[in-house]
Amino acid sequence: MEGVDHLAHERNKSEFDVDAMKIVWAGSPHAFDVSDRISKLVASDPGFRKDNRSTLSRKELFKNTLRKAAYAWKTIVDLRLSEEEAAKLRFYVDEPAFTDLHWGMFIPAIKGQGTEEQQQKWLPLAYKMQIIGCYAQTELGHGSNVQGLETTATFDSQTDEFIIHSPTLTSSKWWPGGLGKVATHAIAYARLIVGGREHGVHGFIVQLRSLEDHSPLLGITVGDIGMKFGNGAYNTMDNGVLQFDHVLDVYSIAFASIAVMLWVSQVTCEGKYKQSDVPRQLVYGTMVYVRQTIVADASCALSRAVCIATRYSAVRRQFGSQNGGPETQVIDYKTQQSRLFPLLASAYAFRFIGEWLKWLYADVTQRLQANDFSTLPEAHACTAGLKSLTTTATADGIEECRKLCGGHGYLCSSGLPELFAVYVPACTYEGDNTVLLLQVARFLMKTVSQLGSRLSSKKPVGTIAYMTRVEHLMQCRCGVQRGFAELSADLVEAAVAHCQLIVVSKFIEKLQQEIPGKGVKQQLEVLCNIYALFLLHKHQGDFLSTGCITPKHAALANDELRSLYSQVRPNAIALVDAFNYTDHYLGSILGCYDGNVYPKLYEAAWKDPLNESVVPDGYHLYIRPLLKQEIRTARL
Ligand SMILES: CCCCCCCC/C=C\CCCCCCCCC/C=C/C(=O)SCCNC(=O)CCNC(=O)[C@H](O)C(C)(C)COP(=O)(O)OP(=O)(O)OC[C@H]1O[C@@H](n2cnc3c(N)ncnc32)[C@H](O)[C@@H]1OP(=O)(O)O
Ligand SMILES: Cc1cc2nc3c(=O)[nH]c(=O)nc-3n(C[C@H](O)[C@H](O)[C@H](O)COP(=O)(O)OP(=O)(O)OC[C@H]3O[C@@H](n4cnc5c(N)ncnc54)[C@H](O)[C@@H]3O)c2cc1C
Repeated sequence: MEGVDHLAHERNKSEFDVDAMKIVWAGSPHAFDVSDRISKLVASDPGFRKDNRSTLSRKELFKNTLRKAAYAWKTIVDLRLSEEEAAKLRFYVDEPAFTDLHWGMFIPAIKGQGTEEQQQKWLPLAYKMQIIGCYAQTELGHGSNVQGLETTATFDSQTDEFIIHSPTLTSSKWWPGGLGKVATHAIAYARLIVGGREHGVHGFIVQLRSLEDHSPLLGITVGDIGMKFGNGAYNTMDNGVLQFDHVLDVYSIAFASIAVMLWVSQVTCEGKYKQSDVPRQLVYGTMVYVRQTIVADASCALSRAVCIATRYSAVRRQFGSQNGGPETQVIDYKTQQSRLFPLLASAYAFRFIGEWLKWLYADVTQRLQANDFSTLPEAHACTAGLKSLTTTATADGIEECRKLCGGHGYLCSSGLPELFAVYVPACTYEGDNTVLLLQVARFLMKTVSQLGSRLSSKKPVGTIAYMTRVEHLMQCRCGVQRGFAELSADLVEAAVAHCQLIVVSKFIEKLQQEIPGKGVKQQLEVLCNIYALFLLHKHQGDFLSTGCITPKHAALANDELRSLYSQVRPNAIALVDAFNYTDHYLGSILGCYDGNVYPKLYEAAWKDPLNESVVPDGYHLYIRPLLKQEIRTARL
């Protein structure tokens, strides 16, 4: 029945202060207030409706996304929302769109790598959305290998122009979000050529379309790359293809010394290339920034799937009826708990590692401004490795949550297929996850000698087991006289182990902080232990081979996991309520707050366009002739 909370009995079991946990999850009382207010604003505005997406054609879907993005911007301007509130609005609008790349990459790239002059020229236009930008780095032939990019930017000091050109088919820019149909400007990455000499890949601000009629400028061929995985999903985004045919980078004429993005290098009007003495990898700075935001996004996506699967697992009953009594809630099966609760623990673990990574990124950015590059290698390894670890675990976790919901998890109305289809490219964009782990492996190879010293420090026992595992995995590999390439598959495993160590140790550190609220810290301790022991169980071969745990320890860890699952069980619904997601944002009948699933599923079915007529289109053309065919064939 509507208005009845079918999960009230579950909520009454909670052993901790859910409102206090909501603050912990949000990060602060202020963050909770912004998040709560904006999520309810979006949920209550019909202009942000999203339950009809799966019935729209690609063109209708895209036009609807443009409408929503424009409506969101109008909402932001009319309500004078702050940048924080605007970002929250984009998050709760929950639809990949060109604004993600404009605000999430184009602007950060100018802020992070542009000169003062470039920032003064471009940021005011971008903040007012008087230009719309994209991040055009990947090409048809190269994505992972940035140094393999083929687009050229040739400086002609005679005419004080940069000429941007796509010399080959494979140099076509390919994938940039927002490029296909919307962006008026791009930060295009090209090989800088000055005086016949090449100076590697740099970013250029290039106008693509007229600000008058949106037509592509002379020498620009641009379009969408076509349908992507899933039906609705990421097809709301115009990932594009772009070719330059000797395009004059008109801004170079007036700003020759600043058309090249980056304060790390300059081309003077006299055509002199000036490389300052900073690491060339700063050209990758935007990718590092986005990778750390992707880790926070992982906790959001995983928590959303876990919220759906947990609530539905409490609603769903199957088998176990005694004397005509109610059947067993599937959340009470140990197999369901052993699949679901590690994902619940991971969602919280990724939330806290995302908080730490945001701090690390801010710290390295501050140091860079003082020309202190000492922590850049660690920041690169951490952002790359944690982006890889959390997105792989989240993509796998969303699929597991779909399976935890049985057949109904496969319905679009569960919200899980769309969530999976939108989320999985995170394992590829901003760096293929394996390629990024290889970067971590390279970092570990260089620092393996320091790993041992970390063991001697006063660390919690759990952390020492994880540290010993990394050291052991590295020494097993590094001790063997074979090249990095030959050992790369093994080194990637060590890289994963290193990243898991970071997540576990930062979760433990989080628990050493003051955490207000009745029972809140105790719940987080249970989740931290689940996360650490689940991984220890999953990788027990590694831990046993280090000798720092015995088979008896491994068995005890497994027993402890079962006990921890029993401790989580009465609190499971409250722990997902703490995410504070509206039904609108969840977009899931299975995950609806009141647990009134069956009537909603039944009602939703009849809204499908296929049910607009009792007899389907095509019956008379195809089915009736089939049914009425000659008797002789019916005997076959
Ligand atoms: C409506 C209104 C709304 C308003 C509000 C809206 C708010 C929205 C806000 C936020 C939303 C955010 C949304 C974001 C959405 C994102 C969607 C996805 C978009 C996707 C974009 C992309 O995919 S962009 C392209 C990404 N591409 C890659 O990641 C390529 C991966 N490859 C590389 O990074 C490099 O090629 C690689 C590192 C693999 C190799 O580089 P190379 O130069 O060859 O270097 P190498 O020889 O390996 O190493 C040399 C040396 O350099 C070190 N190093 C390498 N990289 C870095 C680095 N990044 N930083 C520091 N150091 C680096 C490396 O370790 C080596 O060191 P040494 O060993 O020599 O010491
Ligand atoms: C939805 C989506 C949005 C995107 N948005 C943007 C955008 O806005 N802007 C932009 O510039 N780009 C964007 N991209 C492109 C994205 O950044 C690249 O696809 C990504 O960096 C992976 O590069 P690739 O496609 O070349 O993969 P490849 O490197 O070709 O990967 C193919 C396989 O090769 C393996 N491999 C590659 N190199 C090595 C190696 N050295 N050792 C071992 N294995 C290796 C990989 O692990 C993978 O298994 C987007 C991509 C997607 C899917």
